[in-house]
Amino acid sequence: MPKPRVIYWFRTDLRLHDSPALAAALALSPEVLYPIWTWDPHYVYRARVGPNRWQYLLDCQNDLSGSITKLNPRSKLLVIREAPQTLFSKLFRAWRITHLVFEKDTDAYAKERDDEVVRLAREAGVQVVVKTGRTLYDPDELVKMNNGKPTMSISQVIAAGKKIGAIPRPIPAPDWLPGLGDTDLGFEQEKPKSEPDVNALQRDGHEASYSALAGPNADFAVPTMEELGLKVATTPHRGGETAALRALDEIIANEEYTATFEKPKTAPTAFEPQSTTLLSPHMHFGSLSCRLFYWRAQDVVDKHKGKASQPPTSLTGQLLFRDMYFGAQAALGFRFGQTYNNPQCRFIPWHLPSKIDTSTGMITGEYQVDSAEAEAHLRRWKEGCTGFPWIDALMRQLKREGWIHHLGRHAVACFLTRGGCYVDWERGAEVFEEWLIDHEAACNIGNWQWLSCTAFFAQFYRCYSPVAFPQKWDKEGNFVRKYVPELARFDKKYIYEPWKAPIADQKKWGCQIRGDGSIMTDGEMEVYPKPMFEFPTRRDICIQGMKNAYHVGLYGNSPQVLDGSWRRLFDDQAEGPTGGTEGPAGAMVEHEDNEGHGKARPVAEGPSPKHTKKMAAGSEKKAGHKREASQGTLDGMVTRKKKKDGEVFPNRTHFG
Ligand SMILES: Cc1cc2nc3c(=O)[nH]c(=O)nc-3n(C[C@H](O)[C@H](O)[C@H](O)COP(=O)(O)OP(=O)(O)OC[C@H]3O[C@@H](n4cnc5c(N)ncnc54)[C@H](O)[C@@H]3O)c2cc1C
Repeated sequence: MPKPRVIYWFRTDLRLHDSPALAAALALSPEVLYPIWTWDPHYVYRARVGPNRWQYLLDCQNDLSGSITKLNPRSKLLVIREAPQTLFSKLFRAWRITHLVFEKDTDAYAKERDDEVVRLAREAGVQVVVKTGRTLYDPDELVKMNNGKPTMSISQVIAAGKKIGAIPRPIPAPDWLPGLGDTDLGFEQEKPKSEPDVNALQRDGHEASYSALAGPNADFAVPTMEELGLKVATTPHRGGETAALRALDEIIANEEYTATFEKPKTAPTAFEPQSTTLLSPHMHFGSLSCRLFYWRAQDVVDKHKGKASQPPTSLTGQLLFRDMYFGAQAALGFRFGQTYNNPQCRFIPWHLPSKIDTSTGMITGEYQVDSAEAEAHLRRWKEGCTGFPWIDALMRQLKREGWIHHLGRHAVACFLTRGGCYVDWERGAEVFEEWLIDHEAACNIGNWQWLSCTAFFAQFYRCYSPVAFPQKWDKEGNFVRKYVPELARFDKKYIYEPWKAPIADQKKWGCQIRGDGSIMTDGEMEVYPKPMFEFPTRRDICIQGMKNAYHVGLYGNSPQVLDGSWRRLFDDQAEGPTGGTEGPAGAMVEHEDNEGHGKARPVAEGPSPKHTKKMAAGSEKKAGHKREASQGTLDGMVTRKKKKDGEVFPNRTHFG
């Protein structure tokens, strides 16, 4: 009986330690093992990825390749530059492959891709082995044990997890790997279409990702940033399994920190070192196993003499949150990443809503500019020039370094959505997708929904003040001084509200507070913008808008959202792009508790006559004005666009 010839397909698991899939590949006792990475054009052109995350990926790949070679000098990571969907059939034939092994990926795009690859393998008579290893629990199992429903709370995860059984202990890295077989390819490369290319802005050089199947030197090497035409990475955080294991060792060595970690007590203003583990990018790329992290932390807790912290605030609790979002995504697929047609996501008439391709029910990646002011707010938020130093410091840290503390993410997400700008959470999630080095579709989307109070969390009246909140952690304003250096010399009294500083002091401290962020210097003097709005006023407007939206009680899959008739249910006095009452009539819904404590009544239960009357009266009063304002709005929100070649371009995915 000839021995198996195996392709091990690295994707979400750039490590050798605790890899159930790699262990399964080795259990086949293969004659040859090809460790490969397919350079998938989906991530090159369709998912938003900034230079920092690219750099992190290349770090992980280089480290992994080196580790493979250490175990077998006749092996390394083979990077092959073609879409997996077109590559595999040719590869199976060229290398006479009998088995394909990979770690399970439940991301929406990955599921579709893997279904296609499995189909190709079957056609070629290749056996496929898939193992879970990316999360503590298999997300599909979690959903199954949660009665087939998305996991929307940590208690659901804990209850479903109990039914699945104990989280497996990590397994050691192999001490040997089989060598490569013949690596001749002997087939043509199918070059992918680069358009639409959402990452054009990330490059300042010539992009040569698909110059040749095995790269420019025909050696399957990991590409360089230059070769990919990418701008230089600015993050100080570097990737790779070696660095991940070292970082975990350092954390675990601090028994007190590990055993008593309580997330809400960690300072979002801490830097060098940060107050949490900063292991998230390693978790994203799979350069660190989540089970290794979980069990090493749990073992410390178990033997800790004093009072140890517990989930959900403990370190292991953080990992359960991660699983929660994976469980939600696994159940909902692409719908999880958007409001439209998402049964779990509340509909709020945010500014700058996504355009929808109604033929697929998916967001297109473009959005409707319903308000020039909101568009300016989004731009200033993204560029870190809102005039609120705390928000700007965080956004500049995010852009430059690709990572910010969880509560910092809370602050900027709340500010952009329900606690300041009333801009669609999908806009914020896109910026995070582009800039985070730990961007994980499930976690990013889920947390944006949490912070915008559209799912997972509903206490919309609890907003983060850009002044009082950071003061609690950092009275001196050291975090702001680092990331907004033009304010470095300001007295701590004004560090979070520099617009209140007397002009003479502003001059003395070398920075004038004026303008909208478009001017950065004036002669010798630096210029920092005035706040783009009065925060308390905006907060009150937002809370009123949220109250109204909760009262109306629509979800992403409500008929009125799907057909655009939701506009008739909203009053222009509340915040939001009501955009008029045009559109077909739809049923109205009532809400049990307009303070956000209770649950909205499902659309299917129908309207309360009293409420319907009240809402209808409100709509009628404003109808003339809305109708005028609405022309084009309806088209903007719901556009009909033909699917190109049957291809669907989801605009948010997980990278690698
Ligand atoms: C708006 C917003 C967007 C976010 N986007 C992402 C994202 O794209 N990718 C991502 O990994 N996390 C995301 N998070 C969650 C969280 O902020 C980060 O996981 C965390 O800050 C990473 O830092 P750390 O490794 O030091 O975390 P630690 O506090 O040390 O936690 C340990 C690990 O637990 C996991 N974890 C912790 N908190 C969460 C959480 N709330 N949700 C999911 N997993 C968690 C991470 O894997 C993390 O590495 C987001 C949070 C918000 C509010």
